[in-house]
Order: sequence, then structure tokens, then C-alpha cells
Amino acid sequence: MLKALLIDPSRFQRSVIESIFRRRDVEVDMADGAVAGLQALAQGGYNILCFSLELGDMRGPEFYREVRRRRLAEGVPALMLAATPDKRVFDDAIAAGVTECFPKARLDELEQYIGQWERRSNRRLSGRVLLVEDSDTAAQFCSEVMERLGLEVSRYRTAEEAIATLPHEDYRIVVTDFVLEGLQTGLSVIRAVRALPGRKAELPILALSALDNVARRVEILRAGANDFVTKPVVAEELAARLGNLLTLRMLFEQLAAQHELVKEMAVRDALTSLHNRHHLMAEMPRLLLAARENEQPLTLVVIDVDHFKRINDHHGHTRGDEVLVAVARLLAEAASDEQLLVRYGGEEFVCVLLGATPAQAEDDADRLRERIASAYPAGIEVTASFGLATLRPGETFDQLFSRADEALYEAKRSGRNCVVSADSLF
Ligand SMILES: Nc1nc2c(ncn2[C@@H]2O[C@H](COP(=O)(O)OP(=O)(O)OP(=O)(O)O)[C@@H](O)[C@H]2O)c(=O)[nH]1
Repeated sequence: MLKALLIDPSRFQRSVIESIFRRRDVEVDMADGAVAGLQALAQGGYNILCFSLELGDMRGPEFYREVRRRRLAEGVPALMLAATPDKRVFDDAIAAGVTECFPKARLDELEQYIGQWERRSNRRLSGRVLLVEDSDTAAQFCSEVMERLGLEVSRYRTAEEAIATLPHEDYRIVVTDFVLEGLQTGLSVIRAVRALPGRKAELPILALSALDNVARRVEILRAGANDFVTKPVVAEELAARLGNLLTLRMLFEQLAAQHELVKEMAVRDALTSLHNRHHLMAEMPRLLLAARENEQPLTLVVIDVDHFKRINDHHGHTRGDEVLVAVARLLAEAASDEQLLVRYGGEEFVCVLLGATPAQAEDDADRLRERIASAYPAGIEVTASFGLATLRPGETFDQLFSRADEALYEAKRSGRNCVVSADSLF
């Protein structure tokens, strides 16, 4: 549970501000002046500090300078409240290291800050961290911070050992020191991550670096680290930077997943869930090339439900939709993995057969025709007509499609519920 220290000489003011923290389930300790506040802070365990400009025995900025001099609240946000906001006083407080100043008349701003701070502080992270750190003390400190956040830690002393695990481990983030046991440095770890195949190369990397070595920090960032934490590591800073990197990563993954979904929706038919015409057009160049290179026959089958307008007119559009869904299911059940089946539009479907001889393709089509005719999709007697054309040398997709379409027209003309091959027309 988060814990706040609240310092104000007025009992009334304390109770007002205390209620803001309590609404966020933050435990509150209170002190009525600077000296009592310093004593409480010395006990440790606070996650946020909130005090007034006028503390009775000291002014706020002076009090906070003393807190910092004694290193009593490192990495803990410090908020100062003033009854009469004055720019010079606020500037002085910020110069003393105070995180934010709020006028007491604008407690809604304080409440908003506390809300965001509480959400950030209680954020639970998940996943495995690759920690590359040769110092046992630093590794233990970092591991404790990360485990408190909900992360699992795999720690290695050398770049060589850590790099060897990269291909088969599913890390969420990499945290690496620069100087390591072994011959290689943290730079090798960073480069190895960035050279991983696919999305793994985008793993967030947080480097640990000494504060005084600017050139090295620049080198680390150029090699592909996303951020760094200066050593000695401050727990709150490490937690905040890890949180930011993982949140960014999560948002990026959500965006990538949405992008995939939109891409998939663009090539799927919403009614039947079959692929659509866009997918056929995108896939055809590959299939035509495969047929030519492997000298395999490729047959295009155009399937059109007979008198579908009548079905709509007699049974209603909704039943018409049900017929289309049921016919699509029959076709999908019959299609093998190598065959490409799409809803081309309206009541028309297209199937591409690769490898079947023209005679086999005709037999397959006739079996399908029979299945549709005997299936009574959506409880209605339904038939379909089939037009086939097998790819000729040098033929384009448009030419192939137009021959299959002519064969379909012939099937309709000859009474429907039949299969016609373009090769039999001339
Ligand atoms: N229920 C439903 N009807 C559709 C859909 N898409 C197209 N249609 C209808 O399908 C009918 C197709 O009619 P036509 O092109 O005249 O063909 P047909 O009645 O099947 O006649 P033939 O093809 O000559 O056997 C039209 O009435 C369209 O409104 C759909 O998604 N759902």
C-alpha cells in the first residue's frame, strides 16, 4: 500500500488533504511541523511527501533543502501547498528540488496529480527482463525493484551468456550495464538484440551508465539503447524508466495488432468470413508464377448461385444472406488448403485449383455442384452454376477470368445447375 507523509500545522488543512489521499487508498501519516516531519521521514517508507509553505517552525523550501541535505526522501515526489501562491516562492521551492507546487485554493489540481501518481505507482508490469550486470550488489538491487513491479528477472554476468539466450527466450525488455565480465561490453548486447530477426529486434533496451561519461552514453544510444539510467541506480528512476519503456512497447504492440486486424478485415468478406476479391487479386500473381515455374495446371472456377434474386424475393434478404453463408461453408469444407477460395462479390464465388488436371477440376466442380443441390442450404432448394478455365501458356489473369466467366454464362444459358469448361466451348 502507498504511504504519504503530510505536514501542515493546521489540523483542519491536514484533514482536508488527508481525505484526498484516502480517496485513492493511500495511507497517510501526519506531522504538524518541519521538525516532526524530518523525524517521521527519518523512519523511511514514504512514497510521497506533501507539505505547506508555512510550517510554523520552518518555511517549505528551507524544510525541503534540509530533507535533501539529509537524503531523507530520494526519488520520492515532494509537493508543496501555499495559501497565497507567489511566483517567487514557487520558483524558490522548485529550485530547492520540490516536484510541484499547488495553491491551496486549487486542491482539484492536487487531486488530479495524486490520481495520476497513484495510477502510475500501482501500475503492475509483467514479463521477463534480461538483466546483464556483473556486480552482484547492483544486480540484486535492480532485481528487487523489477520484481516489486511484477517483472521476472533473468540475470547474466557476461554479454556472451546473455546473447546466447536471446534467440530462444521471450524477453519483454533488456537492461544492461556497459562494463561486464568477459570480453564483450553492453554494446555487444545492444547490437545483438537489434540484429535479432523480426519483431524481436524492437525489444526495448535500458542501459545502465555512469553519470560522468557523456561520450559513452551517446555511444550506447547510437548503438540502439532506448534510454539509460545513471549509476548508482535510484529505485524510483529505474521503475519510472522501465514503466515508460514498457508502456510505449505495449502501445506499439496494440497499434501493430490493430494494423494487422485492419489488413485482415480488408481482405475478408464480413458476411461469409471467406477471403474477398482483394485477396484473390493480391494472391493471383504468386499462384500464376508457381503454376508456370512448376509447370502445374491452374484452373479458375467461377461459381454463381442460380436465381438468387428469386431467393431474396421469396424468402427475404436475411434468408438470402443465410443461403450465402451456408453455400460458403459447403465450398470451404470442400476446398483443400492449397486451393484459394473467395467470395468474389454478391452470389458469386471463385476457386483456384493448382495442380489438378482439367478433368479432375471438372469432376471436383461437379461433385460440389451436386453437394449444393442436395444440401438445401438454410432450408431452401438452391443450385449453382460453374464455369471453368485452365490457364494457357502466356495467358493473363484477365484473359483466364474472362474465359471462365464465358463458361459460366454458357452454364446459365444451358439451364443452370451444371458445370461448363471453357475448353469445351470452342
Ligand atoms: N441477400 C443478399 N443478396 C445479395 C447480396 N449480394 C447481392 N445480392 C443479390 O443477389 C441478386 C443477384 O441477382 P442476379 O444478378 O439478377 O442473378 P440471379 O438472380 O442469381 O440470376 P442468375 O445468376 O441468372 O441465376 C441481386 O438481387 C442482389 O441484390 C447479399 O450479400 N445478400
